[in-house]
Amino acid sequence: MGSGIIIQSLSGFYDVMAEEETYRCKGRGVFRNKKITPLVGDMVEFDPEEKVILTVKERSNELVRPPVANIDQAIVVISAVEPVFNSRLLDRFLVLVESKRIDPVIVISKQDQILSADEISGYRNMYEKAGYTVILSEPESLEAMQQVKELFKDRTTVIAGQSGVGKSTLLNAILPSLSLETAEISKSLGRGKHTTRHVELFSINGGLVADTPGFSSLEFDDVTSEALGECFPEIREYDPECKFRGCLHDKEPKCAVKKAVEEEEIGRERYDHYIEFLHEIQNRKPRY
Ligand SMILES: Nc1nc2c(ncn2[C@@H]2O[C@H](COP(=O)(O)OP(=O)(O)OP(=O)(O)O)[C@@H](O)[C@H]2O)c(=O)[nH]1
Ligand SMILES: [Zn+2]
Repeated sequence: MGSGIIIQSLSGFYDVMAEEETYRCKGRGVFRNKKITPLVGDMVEFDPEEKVILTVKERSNELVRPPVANIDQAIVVISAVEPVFNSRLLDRFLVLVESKRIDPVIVISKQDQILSADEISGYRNMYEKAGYTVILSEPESLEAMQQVKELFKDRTTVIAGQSGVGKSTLLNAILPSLSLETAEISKSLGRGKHTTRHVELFSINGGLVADTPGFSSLEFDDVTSEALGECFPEIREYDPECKFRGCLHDKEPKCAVKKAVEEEEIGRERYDHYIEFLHEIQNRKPRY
């Protein structure tokens, strides 16, 4: 028996990457009855002779779009210019990533186009203070590429971020063999982007990276108001000092989080977004 990880799923077959080679396997017959659907990213045990997956190990998490499991890390790309830097959108991505218990890293792209370096460095400080790694990138910056490449080691990573921020450009720069279609290429071929593609994991610097961006839906459907604070590392840090257990850091008195905002230990913008998201979740229509 061998063990490996599913790196691609193709019409009923699964490519299982094991130590020395990759095997194209089928799922075991009983999977259908047991409603087990192996996903890309699944750790499996398989029979290398019969080329059959025998068991799927428990997942640490799973994404729906693209369908991929056991993600350790998300590189959230946000551009400094075009689309204009948007901290609310960045915070939205960070919450969604954290809610899946995935570690986020922030990459601010298009540094070559910025007019005011001060604004971006202010944001960089705010996010670093919150506990995040922030990398400033542009296609020519070998240092940034090297930093991003280091992140892939021993982990499974997805790239996330809105359209046009440079996700494909970044991955292509690091892994030229990937040759993902960037906006320029799709324009020259006269077709739009976002053709539906399956997801595949590629080996890079001792880790794996998904070739399809994660977090295409930006809704907080699976995040509860109680869990939201957990998705902000700096709120997570101060929460135990709040007077009331289950403090939502909104209207409650003796709230350590609000105090930390007053004392500028927590970024005001981050807190404002937390409150906006909290109200959005609280006002969410119940789904039946
Ligand atoms: N000046 C500059 N342009 C960049 C940078 N990164 C990407 N671009 C350009 O921005 C455009 C969008 O880049 P893509 O890599 O296709 O963006 P994407 O995030 O993959 O977009 P989607 O596939 O739509 O999600 C392209 O024209 C890139 O050449 C950068 O750091 N600096
Ligand atoms: Zn509080």
